[in-house]
Order: sequence, then structure tokens, then C-alpha cells
Amino acid sequence: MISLPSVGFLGGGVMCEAILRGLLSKSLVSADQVWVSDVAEARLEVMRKLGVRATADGREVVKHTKLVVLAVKPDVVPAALKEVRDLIEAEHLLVSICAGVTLHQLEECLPANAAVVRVMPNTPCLVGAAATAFALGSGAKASPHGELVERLFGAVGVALPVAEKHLDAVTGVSGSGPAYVLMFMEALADGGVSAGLPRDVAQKLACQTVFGTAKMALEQPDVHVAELRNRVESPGGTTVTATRTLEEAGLRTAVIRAVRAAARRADDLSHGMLPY
Ligand SMILES: NC(=O)C1=CN([C@@H]2O[C@H](COP(=O)(O)OP(=O)(O)OC[C@H]3O[C@@H](n4cnc5c(N)ncnc54)[C@H](OP(=O)(O)O)[C@@H]3O)[C@@H](O)[C@H]2O)C=CC1
Ligand SMILES: O=C(O)[C@@H]1CCC=N1
Repeated sequence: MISLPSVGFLGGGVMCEAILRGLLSKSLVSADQVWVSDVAEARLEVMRKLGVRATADGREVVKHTKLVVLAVKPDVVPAALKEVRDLIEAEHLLVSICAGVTLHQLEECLPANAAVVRVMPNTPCLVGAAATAFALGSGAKASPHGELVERLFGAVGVALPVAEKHLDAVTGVSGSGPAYVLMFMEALADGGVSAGLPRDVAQKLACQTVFGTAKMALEQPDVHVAELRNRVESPGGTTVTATRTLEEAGLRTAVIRAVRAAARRADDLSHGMLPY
């Protein structure tokens, strides 16, 4: 097993579970190295079933771990950090995955020079196929802090360093992105059912089509995705008839607007957060 420091999570919800299950399945951490806190007993039960140490007290997490992932909703960040602030030492690394919460806001809630990294992962952490981007705070160094984050999130997908100013756009593309792709998959399967396919067959074909198309594009990074699309569109054939229908319905405009709306919302979240 690659050695990682003990890992803690403040907030044991959807993302904590996705990251944790991904890390455990890759054996990057062992369950007894992990501490999770949550205010909801039901979530602590889920965590205990994963074999990790679960507590209602965030201070226990910070006492027992050096790499602490902040995985609460953005509006809870000031209260969650206030609870543990006095326990944060020079050896700690705080990794925030909270949408819209800036490095400056995080640093204001922590002791001076605390090492903080702002990260935007997505739910496919669960299956080792996440798209993650991260930016270092002023007290964090490329080595060891950036390297640790790259190891952690690289183990469950792809992890890219970006400038912090891009993290709201990242949230709009890949943080929220799985929801848009799932909506598309749902519609693709519904279309199949509408055209007469059994539901299970339609869903399997829709999921495999999205998976296979993503794999094909990732394995040919020098080919523009529009060119890959053109290869499916036989002149006068079925595909171009369908893609014209999608153009008329405004698919691409709707997706672009959705990404921009999510990015704006991430920015709103940072303005709505009262500093501690
Ligand atoms: N879901 C996603 O796809 C992604 C989410 N994120 C970010 O990750 C963060 C977590 O999101 P997600 O996992 O979806 O949210 P969840 O609501 O599923 O998880 C957050 C958990 O934290 C608990 N909680 C609330 N207050 C505290 C506290 N003081 N200490 C410890 N735990 C607490 C919540 O309990 P209760 O519900 O009872 O309040 C909840 O169980 C958010 O900031 C979000 O922006 C980032 C990328 C993707
Ligand atoms: O919807 C949200 O706010 C979170 C952040 C990115 C994905 N889910």
C-alpha cells in the first residue's frame, strides 16, 4: 500500500462516501487510518459499516489525522472550522472540496499560515474515474501539499492543478457535470423506450454509449470532439437527422448556459458565506 498520512473528513455525506469508497477500493488508505465526523447519526452508521472511525465530534478527527478533508455544505464551513481551529497545527493539511468557498475565506477561518488546498472533485471518485482540479493556498507548497492532493485524488481519477480563479468554472463543468451527463443518459434511454426498446436494454445501451464515447475521446486527445461526431454522421443518414434535431432544440446552447449558471452559483455561494 502507498503510504498516505491518516485521513480525516469533516462531513460524512455523499462526497465523503464517494471519495472514501474510491480510496479504500484502491487501497490507498486502510479503513483504520480514516476518521469521519458528521452531525447525522445515520451518516455515522454508514461510515462505521465501511470500517472507518466515525464520530459526532470534529475535534476527534483533527486530533487523529493530518490530512483533513472539509466535506460539509458551503454554508456550514465557518462553524465547522471554528469548532476545530485551535487544534490545527503546522503538520496539518486542510483540503476543502466545498463549492465556491475561496482559499482566502478558508484561511481566514484557520490559524495563520495553515496549509490549505481548495479542490473540486466529482462523484465518479466512487469508481476511480473522477475529474478533479485543485489550487494551493498561500500556506501550502507544491511539495508536499500539492503532491499529497495529487496522490489522493489521482488515485481515484484525474487531478489537475489550476489557478484558483478557474475553480468556479471547473465546478460548472466537472463538479456538477455528472448530473448533466446523467440527465442526457436518462433522456437517451427514454428515447429508446419511446422507440420500442425494453427499459433495461435501453438503459444499458445508453450508459455504454456514453462510456464508450468518453473513452474514445480520451484516448484520442488530438482529435477534436466535433471531428469524432462527424465520423458518426453519414451523409443523409440517421445521425445527421438526429443531430439537426438536437441543434434545433438548442442542446449545445442549453449546456453552455447550464455550465455558466453553475459557475455563477459557485461565485454566489462564496459571497453568501459570512466569514467566521
Ligand atoms: N455532491 C457532489 O457531487 C459534490 C459536492 N461537492 C462539495 O462537497 C461538499 C459536501 O457535499 P455533499 O457530500 O454532496 O453534501 P452532504 O450534505 O451529502 O454531506 C455533508 C454532510 O455534512 C454534515 N454536516 C453538517 N454540519 C456538519 C459539521 N459541523 N460537522 C460535520 N458534518 C456536518 C451534513 O449533515 P446534515 O445533512 O444533517 O446537515 C451532511 O451529512 C459541499 O460543500 C459541496 O459543495 C464538491 C464536488 C461534488
Ligand atoms: O451542487 C453542488 O452545489 C455541488 C457542487 C458540485 C456538485 N455538487
